[in-house]
Amino acid sequence: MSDLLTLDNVSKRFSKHIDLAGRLAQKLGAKVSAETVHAVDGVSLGIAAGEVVGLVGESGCGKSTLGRVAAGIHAPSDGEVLWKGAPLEAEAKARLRIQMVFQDPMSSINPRHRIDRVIGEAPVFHGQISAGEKDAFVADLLERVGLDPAYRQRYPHQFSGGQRQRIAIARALAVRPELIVCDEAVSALDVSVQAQVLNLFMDLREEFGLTYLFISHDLGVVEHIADRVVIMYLGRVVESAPVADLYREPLHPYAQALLAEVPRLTTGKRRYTPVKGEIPSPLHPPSGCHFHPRCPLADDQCRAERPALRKVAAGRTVACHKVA
Ligand SMILES: Nc1ncnc2c1ncn2[C@@H]1O[C@H](COP(=O)(O)OP(=O)(O)OP(=O)(O)O)[C@@H](O)[C@H]1O
Repeated sequence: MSDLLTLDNVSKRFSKHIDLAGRLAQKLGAKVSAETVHAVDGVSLGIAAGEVVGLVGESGCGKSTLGRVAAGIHAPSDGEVLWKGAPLEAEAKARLRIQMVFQDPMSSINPRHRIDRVIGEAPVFHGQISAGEKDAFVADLLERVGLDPAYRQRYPHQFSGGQRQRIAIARALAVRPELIVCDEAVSALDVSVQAQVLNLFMDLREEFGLTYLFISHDLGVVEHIADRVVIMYLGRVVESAPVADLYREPLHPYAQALLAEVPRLTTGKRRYTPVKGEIPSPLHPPSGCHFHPRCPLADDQCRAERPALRKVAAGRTVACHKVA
């Protein structure tokens, strides 16, 4: 199966501007330089057409940044993003084929626009439908995401959180995407609403032949929706595996720790137990394997050498010196 989207050795760095204390120190003669945040560090990842890839890891590990690079919102600092084998940045049309759905729909929906404009504006702008077709088009999309088409003259604040997320999904669908990057798309919703929206994502996958990159800190949610799970730690992929294999037998020590206590969607338990110890700063990532300061198996090799992401079984890759 050839990839719809390929990330080839992609890195994304941000320069952290010198803060007030730093500027003061500079004035007093100290040497202070702008620091670099290594948000994504050499990630290679292919997403096949029709696949649902779950991207998980603790807060700050670079999931959102990777999602934005995949969607063409951030240009990578290094490496390449390919859409059907061609560079994404050169393909304006391809960028429309990748849409994002965020955690908080209100941050991406203009609160002063009625729903028919929120959903119908982009496809008219891009010439995908005529202005005359807009009304019927929006009504149809609202129905497909489980909302009453009669609501299309309402404003975003007149809807519940779950309904607003359905509106955000309809807006993403309006420009006929092939890949949707969902960034914590159900994290802010109550558990019962979360299950409904997850089911909607799965129904739409069938109906529109969609592919998803599904970013979540919640392994319970990912287990429910993904075919394959990619685990990130401090900007790097540490393990990638089919969902059933990973949950049955995680191989990377970080994956094992993360999965030790997974909150299950069905229990309604929202607690998430992070791995012991702090995630180190992406300003000063540890040498060798980024996980070594928290890893029970770490030795000198782990402190010195970055482990390559290796194939260990069909569909399974792990970046760990200790995994045979
Ligand atoms: N625009 C930016 N400018 C500077 N630093 C950034 C920017 N965006 C992200 N970062 C930094 O990059 C690192 C990775 O952030 P990112 O949001 O991708 O992680 P995440 O895993 O999605 O975490 P969360 O779930 O908390 O959003 C963090 O240290 C973050 O502070």
